[in-house]
Amino acid sequence: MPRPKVLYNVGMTADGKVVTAAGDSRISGEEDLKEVHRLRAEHDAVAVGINTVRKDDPMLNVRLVEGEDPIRVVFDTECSIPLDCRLVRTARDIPTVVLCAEADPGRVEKLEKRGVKVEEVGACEDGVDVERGLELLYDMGVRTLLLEGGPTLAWSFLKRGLIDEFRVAVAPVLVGGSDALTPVEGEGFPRVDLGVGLELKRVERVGRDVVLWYEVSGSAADLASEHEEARGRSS
Ligand SMILES: NC(=O)c1ccc[n+]([C@@H]2O[C@H](COP(=O)([O-])OP(=O)(O)OC[C@H]3O[C@@H](n4cnc5c(N)ncnc54)[C@H](O)[C@@H]3O)[C@@H](O)[C@H]2O)c1
Ligand SMILES: Nc1nc(=O)c(N)c(NC[C@H](O)[C@H](O)[C@H](O)COP(=O)(O)O)[nH]1
Repeated sequence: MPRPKVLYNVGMTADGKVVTAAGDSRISGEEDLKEVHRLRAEHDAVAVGINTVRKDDPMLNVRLVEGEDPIRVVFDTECSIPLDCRLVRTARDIPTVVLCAEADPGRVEKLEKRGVKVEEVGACEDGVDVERGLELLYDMGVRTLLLEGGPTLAWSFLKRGLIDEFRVAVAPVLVGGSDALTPVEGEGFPRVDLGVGLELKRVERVGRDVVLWYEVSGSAADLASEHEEARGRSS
């Protein structure tokens, strides 16, 4: 089934964290944030997991550069997105889609009254069925998706071979913290040779940050089935 092309983009400290243990995620410098807004404008949709909505209350719009807002998508297993978050409060002006595994009809009504489109796509072991969710976005006309995290949702995409490109802005700061999250969390692959291989496409200095732009090497679908086979062989 066709799905949108997915770019996973994050801001990371030089010691590999995307948020401090205390919850501060203001990592990218000003110039990189502008680039992130440019990327948003170039993509049909931008997606985050529900924890990112709860922690950051993001807008996910284009405001630091000229350009059109993408459709905003939230992966929200139980359709628990707060009614007073900024995404819901601005859903009448910027298309906003909540993908959930199942939803209480009363909750759906409350969200839809506020302009949010709620789609029940079913569940997978991690939450919302990501493959079905991506197919549905494709059917809605979304051909390119900017995945902005967080790292739990990113693992769900990565292990299924659903990330095509990875862009990381490395900020010149060390924060430590054994509980501070890294770009991809979840269970992780057991061996390095089972990890998703990347090919470095570009390195650029963006303001004070260094941006690394990778392509997933080989087709993501082939990689996913290779991983499945290898995991089967190793267990
Ligand atoms: N520095 C950065 O670039 C950056 C980017 C994004 C988020 N963050 C930070 O990351 C933190 C949030 O990340 P997180 O990993 O806790 O949460 P997340 O945003 O990845 O959301 C995870 C939640 O989404 C829901 N979900 C629905 N379907 C899912 C699926 N198929 N797979 C996985 N989860 C699914 C589940 O309830 C799950 O707990 C925040 O502190 C935020 O500030 C940093
Ligand atoms: N590239 C990047 N660098 C960062 O330093 C950072 N914190 C994020 N985080 C992505 C996540 O989706 C955030 O919630 C939004 O960056 C907030 O988005 P808004 O400014 O409200 O539009 N992304």
